[in-house]
Amino acid sequence: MNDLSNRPETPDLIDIRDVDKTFGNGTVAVRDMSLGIKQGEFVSFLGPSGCGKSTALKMIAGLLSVSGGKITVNGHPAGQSSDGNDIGFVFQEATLMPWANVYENVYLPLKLHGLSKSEARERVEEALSMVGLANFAKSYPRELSGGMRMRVSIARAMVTRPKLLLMDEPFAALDEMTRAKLNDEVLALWEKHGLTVIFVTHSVFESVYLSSRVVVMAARPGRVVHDIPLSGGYPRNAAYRMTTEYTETCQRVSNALEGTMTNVDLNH
Ligand SMILES: Nc1ncnc2c1ncn2[C@@H]1O[C@H](COP(=O)(O)OP(=O)(O)OP(=O)(O)O)[C@@H](O)[C@H]1O
Repeated sequence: MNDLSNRPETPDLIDIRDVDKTFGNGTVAVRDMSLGIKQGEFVSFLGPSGCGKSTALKMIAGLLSVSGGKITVNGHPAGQSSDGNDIGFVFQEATLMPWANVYENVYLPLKLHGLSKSEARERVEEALSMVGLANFAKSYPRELSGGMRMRVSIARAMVTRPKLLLMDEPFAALDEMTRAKLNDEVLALWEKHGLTVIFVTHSVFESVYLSSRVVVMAARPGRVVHDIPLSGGYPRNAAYRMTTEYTETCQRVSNALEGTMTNVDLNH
């Protein structure tokens, strides 16, 4: 697994400090969120619908502004990285261009950075190999299964060789077996490339299987209520799902999540 043993000494890669987000219609999506995330962590944001998970992720990516507080990524204000390639983002939907083949979809971020097709070829091929789609470069999205489309989406996020991968419920629409397989593939990418991953999910099982740390959020207003380190069990594989450690951890995280349902402030 990524080396987290030096966590206390190293500075945070992501520093979320006293962050609030209120939308124009008055909805308080996130209140007073403070969190430090170190290089190499695999952090899940887990919580009920509407607790601000996606909003928090988009603020880290700089896709949404904060209303108060501050987020820095690698020392730069969110969205103002010195190198725009530092972050890869994977959405719940694969959001591929239907008229373009797999190769062209994965090439897009590099094209937007001004790389010609020949300059980009090595990286596109590398990203396609990472997700096992080297032989599908010429296929169109309509010819692929949901799991394969999501792999293309992951390849497109990885093609810029980011250090930080942000994933917003990427596997929620997939069947259980495909989801489990993609969970393993994301863990393998994380370990092989020393990534830092923030993964938004509703699923206790998914968060416990993947993460070195689960941040449990509650709604109304959206906020962090538990921060649970889970560094055991790596490298995790199907056998880990059968261990007592895994089932006990799922129970513990599930209890924390359940607590968020009874702890709702109806004034927000
Ligand atoms: N653009 C927006 N304008 C107004 N309100 C918004 C906007 N985006 C999100 N919200 C509200 O902010 C709150 C948090 O939304 P967010 O999507 O971050 O939650 P979430 O935890 O990711 O939910 P889910 O798990 O259902 O995706 C919700 O009440 C949502 O309705």
